Amino acid sequence: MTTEATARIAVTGLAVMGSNLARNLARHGHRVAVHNRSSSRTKLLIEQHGHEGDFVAAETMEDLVASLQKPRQIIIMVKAGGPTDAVIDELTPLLDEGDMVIDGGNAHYADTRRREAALRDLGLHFVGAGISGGEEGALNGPSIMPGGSKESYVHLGPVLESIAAVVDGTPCCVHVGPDGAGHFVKMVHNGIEYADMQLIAEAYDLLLRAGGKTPAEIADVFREWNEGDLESYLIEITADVLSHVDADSGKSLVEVIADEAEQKGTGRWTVQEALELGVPVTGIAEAVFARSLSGRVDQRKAVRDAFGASEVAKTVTDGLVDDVRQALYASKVVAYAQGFDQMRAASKEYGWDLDLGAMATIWRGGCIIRARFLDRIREAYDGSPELASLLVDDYFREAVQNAEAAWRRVVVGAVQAGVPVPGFVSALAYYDGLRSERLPAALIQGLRDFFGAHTYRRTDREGSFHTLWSGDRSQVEA
Ligand SMILES: NC(=O)C1=CN([C@@H]2O[C@H](COP(=O)(O)OP(=O)(O)OC[C@H]3O[C@@H](n4cnc5c(N)ncnc54)[C@H](OP(=O)(O)O)[C@@H]3O)[C@@H](O)[C@H]2O)C=CC1
Ligand SMILES: O=C(CO)[C@H](O)[C@H](O)COP(=O)(O)O
Repeated sequence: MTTEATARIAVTGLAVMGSNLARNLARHGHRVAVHNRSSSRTKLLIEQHGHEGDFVAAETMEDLVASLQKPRQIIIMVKAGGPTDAVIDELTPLLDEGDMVIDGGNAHYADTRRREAALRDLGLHFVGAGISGGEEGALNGPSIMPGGSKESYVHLGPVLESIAAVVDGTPCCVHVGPDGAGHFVKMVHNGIEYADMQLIAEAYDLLLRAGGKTPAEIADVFREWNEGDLESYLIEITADVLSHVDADSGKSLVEVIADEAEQKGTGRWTVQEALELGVPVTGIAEAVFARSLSGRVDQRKAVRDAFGASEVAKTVTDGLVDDVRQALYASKVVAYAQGFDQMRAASKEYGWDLDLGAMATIWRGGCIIRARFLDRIREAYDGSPELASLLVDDYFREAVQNAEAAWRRVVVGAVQAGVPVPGFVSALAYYDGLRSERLPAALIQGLRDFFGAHTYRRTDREGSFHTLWSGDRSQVEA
């Protein structure tokens, strides 16, 4: 069978993300070729949604490639890791110089750098594109974070921008930077997503256990918060989840969901990479560890049995709800500040020249962390691309200063009441750490010098020094 090369773009991997992305492309007038390892998914897509646009169904990878106009553009939407390599290996021998392979999965950016280099050697473009928004976003407009060469974006940009979410007339898609930059930015997006959800969960827990409110009442609180500075997709869906009643038990669904948070890995990657870069992303780290702690069911039971379950003292005050709102906002600013710091550090390390204002711009719509205050973050970085920290931008400095007293009350109250709030506590400690005139790191340096002659620097003169701790304790220049 001869296949006509008429399709504009292809998608291989037609589970929830791939099939919805293909439908989005077709709905925007692109002739889209579709393929899946097991052809049942391809058939199902055409049966159920073939009428939505111009699809070309391909049974084999050879048919898929043959159906495409040149230079070919093929989006891979399969499980990250080995499956992506398997698809690339099957695909590349069929391609010609200048063709573009786009990986839209949640790949590790180091894998993307490796794949980009390998395909570049073959004369092909490899574009690691972070795509956020879940299945709904993939269908109706995701946030898209494509990396790879500038040249590939000339071809791909128009089609990707046509299917991305749009905020104030601007598509939530921009060329992020070379090789793995797109997947790195998507990884940090997910890290911030972890921190944001952890903070929301802590706010809920405080209002539930210390505030004595029901999930339905807390849903109303979140609905109200969504009218103000906290307005965001995650706050909006928190209200939806908290107000949902389980049909079987008649209870709030959140009361019958097992309290063990799972994770696929992007939050953990964010923390691992932050450790390599030396960037303190404490909020994201606490969020990852809080999920790990929740999953240690046997250990939780053993400690509960040994000590008795923690008895939470009710600390209902008139001001609790508003204090928690302010603590949530300030902690959230810290989480974003840390994520943006990490992107800046990676940009320097890998020479990506990331435009942080543009990253905030494309996260304003389509993605899971879309939020009103991303507009403020965009303004902050557009105005001062070299901002030392989001915290020092005028708007955020004032917001955090205004929230500080409430933030401290919430942390103190939670600690006294026995409600674990690692996200709130670590955000406040980060803020206090950055603001301290002197940190006890000086003592750490002294100890390192004592046991290992690791040397220290002084505040009053240049150079490195060592104290002869086991001798006469005089100081020598190192
Ligand atoms: N789900 C979400 O909300 C989001 C997902 N992502 C990312 O998008 C990608 C797709 O996600 P999702 O749609 O959830 O699908 P899954 O991650 O569940 O992957 C299923 C798809 O991968 C294919 N696949 C698995 N192994 C292989 C292989 N060895 N060779 C070829 N194809 C293979 C499957 O084909 P088959 O049908 O033949 O088994 C199927 O099409 C993932 O990388 C995910 O991390 C990104 C953002 C959000
Ligand atoms: O990429 C996403 C959204 O942007 C996914 O929803 C994310 O992978 C979910 O991660 P986890 O399962 O680890 O909570």
